[in-house]
Amino acid sequence: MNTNSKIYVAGHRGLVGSAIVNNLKSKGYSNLVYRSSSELDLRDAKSVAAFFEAEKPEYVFLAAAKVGGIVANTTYRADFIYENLMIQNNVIHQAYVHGVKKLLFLGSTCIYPKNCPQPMKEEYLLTDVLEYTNEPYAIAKIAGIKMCESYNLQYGTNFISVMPTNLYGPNDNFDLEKSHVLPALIRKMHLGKALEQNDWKTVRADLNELPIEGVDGNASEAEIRAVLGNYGINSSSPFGGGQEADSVRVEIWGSGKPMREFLWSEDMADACVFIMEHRDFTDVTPSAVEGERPEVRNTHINIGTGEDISIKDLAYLVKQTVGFKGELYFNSDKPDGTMKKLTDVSKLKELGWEYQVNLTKGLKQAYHWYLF
Ligand SMILES: NC(=O)C1=CN([C@@H]2O[C@H](COP(=O)(O)OP(=O)(O)OC[C@H]3O[C@@H](n4cnc5c(N)ncnc54)[C@H](OP(=O)(O)O)[C@@H]3O)[C@@H](O)[C@H]2O)C=CC1
Ligand SMILES: C[C@H]1O[C@H](OP(=O)(O)OP(=O)(O)OC[C@H]2O[C@@H](n3cnc4c(=O)[nH]c(N)nc43)[C@H](O)[C@@H]2O)[C@@H](O)[C@@H](O)C1=O
Repeated sequence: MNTNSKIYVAGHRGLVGSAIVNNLKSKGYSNLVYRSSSELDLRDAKSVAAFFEAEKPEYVFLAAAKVGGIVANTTYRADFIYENLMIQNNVIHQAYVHGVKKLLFLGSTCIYPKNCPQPMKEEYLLTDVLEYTNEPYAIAKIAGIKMCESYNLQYGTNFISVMPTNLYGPNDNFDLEKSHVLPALIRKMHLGKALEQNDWKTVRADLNELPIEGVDGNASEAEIRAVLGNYGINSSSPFGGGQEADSVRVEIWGSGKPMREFLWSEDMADACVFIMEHRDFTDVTPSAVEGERPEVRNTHINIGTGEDISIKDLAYLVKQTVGFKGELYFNSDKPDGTMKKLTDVSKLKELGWEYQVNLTKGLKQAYHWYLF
């Protein structure tokens, strides 16, 4: 890529896409093209073909996808498999048709088996069954990896797949049902702290920014307490409206025992641009040992920190960062999902890339972004 190359960032308003745009701009890339989903629905094959014909991008970052946390994945299973397959099929195929020089496809570490040996190396793909909560999404992502690999093998394209761990940062999704754990916990404890302090101005501002179940900041205190209670932010006012809550409890889904690895989205974006600049996928050569599973070579690269933390410890770290003083309780009726999915990042390190922002710092930055 040179600084004048025409680069299409699909999903530029999202958590990762927005960070990729900022990273590219900071490195002097100035010929960027993007469309929001309302301008270009990537599920629509004809529109995607017309877009590639008109714009003829040379490089593509495919960061557009249907994305969500554990409950969204398991509830909207059909949407997750359908939308992701459609988006990636259309973009990857048109990138081939229009001679895109390089494409970067974003998968996820949920492509690895539920009980994968740890840390998870790239070659563990397709060695066992998947975690049920996000199986449709994971299968769509595996199809994307195999599509890139197959186009590279058959048509000589240079399509790269990367498998990021759990991400967080600016422009994250803070919806209390559909989001991932880290933004969900930030928002729950932020609201819990405001209720604790009887700070209704903060509670109302938060709900005006992102209403919950149609309830915004204009609702009554009783209505707001009831809706927040449905989302695991439980408070009661002993003397009716206007009084400080006697105690506030915030619900953490599952047992707290699952381990997760978190990467700051701007580090993720930096890794994506670094890989685009330094790595080619034109040497995909599966081994041909008769009767054996072909060695998975160069189909994808893990992106992560190589360090994880339990959800329980994460919850207490968020509590400390936000300054919430109330109680946390663990609700085992909610799913745990995969118990551990730590990436092996040796390949990425060999390429010469390492993350910069650790979780403690990243959490402070994420909360700061959320506040302002
Ligand atoms: N967040 C995470 O923890 C992880 C994310 N990933 C992967 O990283 C990538 C980016 O995820 P993330 O940034 O978190 O997701 P976001 O939900 O923040 O952003 C997704 C973007 O995709 C766009 N999009 C969705 N559907 C369509 C559509 N039909 N047509 C056009 N655009 C569409 C949206 O555009 P618009 O805003 O215009 O509607 C949105 O900006 C995804 O592939 C995801 O699977 C992988 C591992 C972890
Ligand atoms: C990126 C990744 O993201 C998803 O997988 P996940 O890691 O399981 O997702 P998650 O962030 O939602 O949960 C992580 C853990 O945290 C626990 N947890 C506690 N309390 C809350 C909570 O309030 N919200 C959420 N969402 N989770 C909570 C939750 O029960 C689970 O044990 C898939 O999309 C998958 O396909 C994928 O790729």
